[in-house]
Amino acid sequence: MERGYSKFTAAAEKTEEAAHSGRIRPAVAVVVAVAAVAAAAGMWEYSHPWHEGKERNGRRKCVEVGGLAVLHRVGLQRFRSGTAAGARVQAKCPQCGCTNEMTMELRRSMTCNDSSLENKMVIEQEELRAPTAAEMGFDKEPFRLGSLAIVVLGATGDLAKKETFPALLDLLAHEYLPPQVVIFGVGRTKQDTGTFREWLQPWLVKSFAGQMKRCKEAMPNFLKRLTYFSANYDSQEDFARLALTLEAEETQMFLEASGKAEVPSEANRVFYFAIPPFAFLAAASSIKATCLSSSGFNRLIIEKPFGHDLSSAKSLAKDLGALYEEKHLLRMDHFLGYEICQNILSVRFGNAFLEPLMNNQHVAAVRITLKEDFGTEGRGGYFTHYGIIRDVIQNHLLQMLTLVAMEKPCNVGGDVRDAKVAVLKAMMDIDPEDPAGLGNGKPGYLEDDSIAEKDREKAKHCATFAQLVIRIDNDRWWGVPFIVRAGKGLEESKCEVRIQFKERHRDPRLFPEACPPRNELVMRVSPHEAIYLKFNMKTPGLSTSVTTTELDLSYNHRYEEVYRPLAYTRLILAGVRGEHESFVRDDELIRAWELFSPLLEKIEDGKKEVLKYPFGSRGPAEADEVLSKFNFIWNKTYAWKAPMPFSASGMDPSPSPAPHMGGAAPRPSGRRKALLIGVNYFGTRAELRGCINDVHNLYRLLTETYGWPGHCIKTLTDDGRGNGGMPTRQNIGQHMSWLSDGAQPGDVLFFSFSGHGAQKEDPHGYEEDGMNETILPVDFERAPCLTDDEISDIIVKRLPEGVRLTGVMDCCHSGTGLDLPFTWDMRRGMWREEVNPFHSMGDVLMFSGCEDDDTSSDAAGMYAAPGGAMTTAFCDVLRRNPRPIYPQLLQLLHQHLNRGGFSQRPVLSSTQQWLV
Ligand SMILES: NC(=O)C1=CN([C@@H]2O[C@H](COP(=O)(O)OP(=O)(O)OC[C@H]3O[C@@H](n4cnc5c(N)ncnc54)[C@H](OP(=O)(O)O)[C@@H]3O)[C@@H](O)[C@H]2O)C=CC1
Ligand SMILES: O=C1O[C@H](COP(=O)(O)O)[C@@H](O)[C@H](O)[C@H]1O
Repeated sequence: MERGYSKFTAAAEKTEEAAHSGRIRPAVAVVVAVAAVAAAAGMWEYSHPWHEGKERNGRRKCVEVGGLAVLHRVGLQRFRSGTAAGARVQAKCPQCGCTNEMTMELRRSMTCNDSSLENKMVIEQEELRAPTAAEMGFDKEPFRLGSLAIVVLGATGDLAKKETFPALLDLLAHEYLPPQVVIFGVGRTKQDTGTFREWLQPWLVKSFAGQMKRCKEAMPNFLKRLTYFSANYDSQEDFARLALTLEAEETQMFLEASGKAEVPSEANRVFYFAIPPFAFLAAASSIKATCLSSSGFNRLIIEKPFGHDLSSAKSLAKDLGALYEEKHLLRMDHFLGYEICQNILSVRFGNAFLEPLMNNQHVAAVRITLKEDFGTEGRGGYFTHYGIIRDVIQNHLLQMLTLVAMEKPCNVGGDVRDAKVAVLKAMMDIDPEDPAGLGNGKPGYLEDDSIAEKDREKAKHCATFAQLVIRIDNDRWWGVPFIVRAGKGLEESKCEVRIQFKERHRDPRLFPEACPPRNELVMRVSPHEAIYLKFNMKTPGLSTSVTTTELDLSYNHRYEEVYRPLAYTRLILAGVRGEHESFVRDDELIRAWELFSPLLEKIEDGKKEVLKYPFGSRGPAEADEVLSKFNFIWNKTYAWKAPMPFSASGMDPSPSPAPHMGGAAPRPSGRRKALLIGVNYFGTRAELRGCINDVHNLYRLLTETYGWPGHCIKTLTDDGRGNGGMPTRQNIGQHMSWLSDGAQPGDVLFFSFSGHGAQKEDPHGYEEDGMNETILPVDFERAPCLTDDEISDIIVKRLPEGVRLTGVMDCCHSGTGLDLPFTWDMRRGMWREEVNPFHSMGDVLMFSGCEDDDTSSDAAGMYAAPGGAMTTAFCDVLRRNPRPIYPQLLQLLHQHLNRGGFSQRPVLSSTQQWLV
């Protein structure tokens, strides 16, 4: 049987008509993300694919003009670019000189004033517009006038490479840091600056920060001012040497940047502590003794954990307090830097309708959640001594709670932190007897190799999940439970604040069936930043019954074009500017420890049972069961779905220059995610038989042949049995986002779609054959199909350098189904670049079932169970030979399909020209 759809827009009747006229083509679309295979590397292991440092611009049609990405297309009248809707775009004709300026809309097209010259146009495309330092009003602040040094201690560590240095690059790229800034990485490791720069470079650009291009351009400037300095944190001699080097670099950079001959009158220094907490005091003492600037300001940004319990926190505060005044210390809680957390006070106090509802008259319960779908993963050693309460509840979630519950700052003296401390003081000690849940993921945490043998017993009392209740003893909140819940190894990742309002009394005339469900105001921190209100209304249409929906402010929809800095970028800038309100004050911290101490002691004495929960579940079932005791009603009939970003629902990005990449391969992170989609279109005229089997087949391949844990694989199948739900357009889009969300260098991803593939006209003319490739969701008769541009937007383009995604597309017209720029030419043994290539940073490879103008087959009868010819071949070949190199794999697929009598020719495409 064939799997295919020549025009997804065809209604069912047209489908039949088309089938009779022979226009329907078979298709099975399977996109599989498999780790790259270099000659000797394992199929799922990481290895760097490209020629080091070699740019592969090939025949790209892009040039750089005035620092802006300029797309020069010849032979086309219409243009679309990846610029977000709402952004300003300039189109300039190089021949007649006319310039058209317009605001990007979903469908953008421009023509030259002189129609005879319409084939020679240039689009200048801007990245997200970020305000300048002057527009933000901080261009004349002290840190921009004198010299500025930012010294990162623990420069070789995980936090520094993943967050601190990328944030500093982002700040420099936006010119928020002044041109005279110097950046020092300090660590005990002995190495020179060149080696350090080379190691750090692959970590620096975070493509999902939305400012990839700008950051890449700023990279040479960043690296130029980055120095590595080797020092022991407790050695005053080392820090005295550091002081001398700092002074020399600061002066030199200041003179160079200002073009003046005088040395700066003020030297400002920020020391960022990305070191383990036991090294804090030694480092702080060494800095104090030798390294402080005698002019300008000195600031220390310190990362959590701030102590281990009340007494250690007090003694750390006392010891640090003996060295530095509070105004020098900035305790960072990175959740305070999240856009939504920054917005809580504006939403609460800026909306006249909301503030009067924020009290025990109207609010039934508040729940604050941080769920993570990964485990302790190599941090088991640390976790045994900290546990989930110390790791995220006592700090991150409590900080969010204080913002939700505090009074307006002006009512308590003006400083936000005074208001936070006031509400913290009104919180009652957490009752260790409360029937809250504590849990320990299994298998998972207890099997973590990084737990020392001696700690194995202790680990049994260490919670990786906790749900507890905080009560506030003041007029506003008395009686309202604040349920705080966090866990690792759960069924999903998300962070949110959910304010549940009390229901109104039921009016039987208006609502004869039942009282409408409770309203909820949800502030979704991640993923898919949003603020939405669960809202009851009449079901649209003839029905008069009540349905629950939402008023949804999803940031990706509404503010896609707005530069929203990542949490670390925002907080480091705040720290450099000395904005203390975004940091945690010592009295907040001490009160936070006081609140949790009784509960922590009880857990550690083994007096509180730590329940087991399966990895990938919602946590211990008991935690859900007790919710109703806390007056929280879980409305299971309704779930909010994040809308797809515009860029994934109508925009079409421009071809882009090949990125310049190189450097060492990232260390494998051990993180894997797979998304397998199979649609049989049951009960429709387009019904197929083998797509769900394809999902099972690939699932077994991943878990059995390559040892992937089942919990990192999501399946969407239209028999309703997949763990991710039905493969509707909306759900497919959301799961694609899940796949690429938060991908970090060293991650390995796998994505598959098995169902109908089709083509539709490319309105922008980028495709060589004039057609976009599409895949059909199960609801294809109501919802649009997903185009290759959309899939590329959601998955491919969001991946940073060093993330491996391998795909197999086993469907009609699937050859360029992910729009990757390079295709392997088997005959010539070389890569061929697309005419209008769409380059991106991630390492994406895709095996397609056939060429764009060809079909793929549903191999019913050929194998024991129906399945896609391509998927079946793919799994068979890899089971026999799990470590082929890619072109070899392609060859084997050809042979396998040939032997099976299939004429389809599989295609290998890629974002990079892999070494073969
Ligand atoms: N990683 C993260 O995402 C987050 C981390 N944090 C906190 O930030 C701090 C740093 O975290 P992270 O980067 O993960 O930690 P790492 O374990 O990666 O350590 C950071 C650096 O500190 C140095 N170091 C390690 N052990 C010692 C030691 N025994 N004595 C002195 N120096 C040592 C090492 O550099 P060298 O050997 O070169 O000196 C290392 O590269 C910690 O306090 C952590 O709790 C907070 C939030 C998130
Ligand atoms: O501080 C920590 O936070 C992270 C969660 O923060 P996110 O910004 O990555 O969502 C948590 O995973 C980690 O265990 C904890 O130490």
